[in-house]
This record gives sequence, C-alpha cells and structure tokens, in this order.
Amino acid sequence: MLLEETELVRIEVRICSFDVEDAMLWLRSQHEFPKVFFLNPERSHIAAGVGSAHLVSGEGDLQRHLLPEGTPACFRYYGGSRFDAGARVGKEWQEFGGHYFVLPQIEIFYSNCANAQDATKSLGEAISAVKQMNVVLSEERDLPKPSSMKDGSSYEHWKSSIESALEELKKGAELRKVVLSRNFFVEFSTEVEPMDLLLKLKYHQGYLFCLQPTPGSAFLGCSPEPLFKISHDIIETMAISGTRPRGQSAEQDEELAKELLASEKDKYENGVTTKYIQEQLANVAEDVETSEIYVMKLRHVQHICRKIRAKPSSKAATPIELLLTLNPTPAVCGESRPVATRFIRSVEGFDRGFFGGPVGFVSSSVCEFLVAIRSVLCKPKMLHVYAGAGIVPGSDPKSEWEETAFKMRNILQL
Ligand SMILES: C=C(O[C@@H]1C=C(C(=O)O)C=C[C@H]1O)C(=O)O
Repeated sequence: MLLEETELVRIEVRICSFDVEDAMLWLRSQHEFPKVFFLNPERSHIAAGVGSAHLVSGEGDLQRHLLPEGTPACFRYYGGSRFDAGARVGKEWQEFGGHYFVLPQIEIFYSNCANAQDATKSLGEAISAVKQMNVVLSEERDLPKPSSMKDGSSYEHWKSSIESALEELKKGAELRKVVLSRNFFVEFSTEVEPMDLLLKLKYHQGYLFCLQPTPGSAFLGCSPEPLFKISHDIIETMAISGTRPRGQSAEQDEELAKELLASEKDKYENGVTTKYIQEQLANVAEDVETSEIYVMKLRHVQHICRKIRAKPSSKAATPIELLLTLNPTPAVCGESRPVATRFIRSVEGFDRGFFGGPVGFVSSSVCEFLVAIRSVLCKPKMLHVYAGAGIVPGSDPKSEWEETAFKMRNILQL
C-alpha cells in the first residue's frame, strides 16, 4: 500500500506468549526510537512498539494525515496529542509537536482477538531490524534517588487561581466548571531510564502508556480514565469526576466512598462531564446508554464514575473526528470548553503539553484512547509530574491542593 509515497510491507511473526513485564523489558532493551507502549485496563491489548514505519507528527490536520484511505486494519498507529493545541508550546514538550502518532516499525502485540504481528518499511529493513534486536530481558532496576523535589508553583498561586475561578463560576454565566492543574518537579543527579519508571507502574489498574519520541523525552503514566473506545461497532466511554483519597482502614475507606456518593458538589462535577459526553455522542451515535453512578477504587484515590455507551449512527464520525469532538472533556478541561480553556491558559503558568490530552491507538477498524492523566514527562534528569482537580461552586483551594497531591502519589511514591 502507499502511504505518502512510501511502500510498506508488513511481516507478521507469531511469537510465544509474553506478558506486560516482558513487553516493557523488551522495550527497555531496544536502541531505536521512537518507542511506544500501550496497555488497556482489561489487559486485552498489550503493545510495545519501536522505530517508525510512518510518523504523523506536527501541527497539521490530524484527520487528513492519519489513516489515509486504504490503510489496512492491521496497521495500528500509537500516539496522542496536546491538551490545548492553541497554547504556547513549552520547550520541554517540543519533541512531541501538536500531535505525535507512530506506526511502529516493530510492534510486539498481544490482543485477545488477534495474533502477534509487526510492520516495517521494507523486507530488507525488517530482517535487519529483527537481527539487530536485543532480546535480553534483564532485571527490573531501582530508580535513582531524587536530588530535589519541588512544586512548580506555590500554594498561594493555586489559591488565588481557584479564588478567581470561583468568582467566575459565581456569575453563573459561561463557566460552569474548570479543571485547574499544577506541576511538580523531581530532579536527579543521574539519568532516569523512562522504561524503569514504566516498569514501576506495572501493578496499577487502568491504562499504562508511554510515548518516547527520543532518548531524552518520554511521556508516560497510569491513567484510569478512558476517552473512548470503538470496537464491534460500539462506542464505550466513561465520565470520571469527583475524588476522595483511599482510607487508612477498610471502614474509613467505605466512609470516604459513602461521603463521595452523597456529595452534591462531586455529583454536580460528575454530572457536567456526563452531560457533555452524552451531548457529543448524541450527534454521532444512537442508543446512548448511561450507567448508574458508582465508585471506582484506585491505589491512592477513589472516583465517582458513570459508564456511557452508544452505537455509531449512520452519520457516525471517524475515530479521529470523535477524538477531536470529545477531547478535552470537562473531566480535565471544564464547561463550556472554550471558556474553560481560556481560563486555564490565563492562570496556569505552564504548558500542560500532552497531559490531559488523548493517548492511545487507532486503526481503520478499532481504536482506544485514554485521557492522559496520572502522568509524567520524563527528561533525562528531571520528571515533570502533573495533576489537576475540577473546580465547581463549593470547591476549597486547600482540599483541591491535597487532592492533586494524592493524584501525584502514583509517581511520587515510586
Ligand atoms: C485532572 C485529573 O483528574 C480528573 C479530575 C477529577 C476530579 O476533579 O475529581 C477526577 C478524575 C479525572 O477526571 C488528574 O488526575 O490530574
């Protein structure tokens, strides 16, 4: 097939079974870039990819360049895009561009409904790439000890941003919710290998992902939040908003879950996200079904959620159109979206980059995207850790600061 004048030959090699850890160790042992990793919560799709047979990156029209007509269903592009395409790009995010999607040259892939396969540029290159592959799966290693850890901005800045959000919300006009985030820096005196960090996250529930365009820059994390998935002609997604920490004991944990389910503020926050997703889906799908609200328990926090599913209608959007329509949802941005985006740009003082954006994979037949939260940008000697919290009437700056600290624990307690 022809993709931008390049002829692609795909060779499929069945391999004996492998698990999540093997895939990560294999990825760590490779010397080619980019590297990508994707694992979904059901563990029904594990993928580790190296090199690029086709790279779609930059500021351009994603819709036009990704999955050109005729792309075979077995070609899976892994990647993601920025939370806010219109925001100024921080220098730490430059390698990623506006979006970054790669068709790996070699893809180790497990799916409960497909076989292991790989894709490459040409037969000769496939063979030489396979020959050069380092298949030594060495041990997991400890991370170096941080030399310093500090907040990206002060509590005073956070408090005044939330107070001005509360002022705007009080007007009851265009802003009904805004998600404010903050960053945290962890510095090291020696270099950190991103795959060692990813390996430490392997026991987390939810998605695990990594996009590493170059040796010196990787974005990775363990997000509980799907943006959407399309398979077997069903769109599935979830509204996750409203948070409490996990309790110290089973009783305290249940108390916190009950408090969350009874909280009008948290139900309102979740309701804004649910309504937005339902409305967006109603434009491109039918039979939109929403589950009852329930509590999702994670290692450090618990959330209220609703599952939402729908059937694509005859005027269905393509996966990329759906991605551009849904992202960012009020779970990470706010409502209305344009007003919340402007507010975030004016107060946050750092570039979110891909944090809060969509990350996942897409082929011409299936796709699955997560919302890239609980995540970290890994530079050679510095981690940029991010977390946000939904601000609605009744939010308190101190509790929201603590909530973001709990959300960062996945990374900071490694
Ligand atoms: C923005 C984040 O999380 C989002 C915000 C939540 C909230 O405000 O309660 C809960 C889950 C996520 O949708 C984050 O983890 O950084």
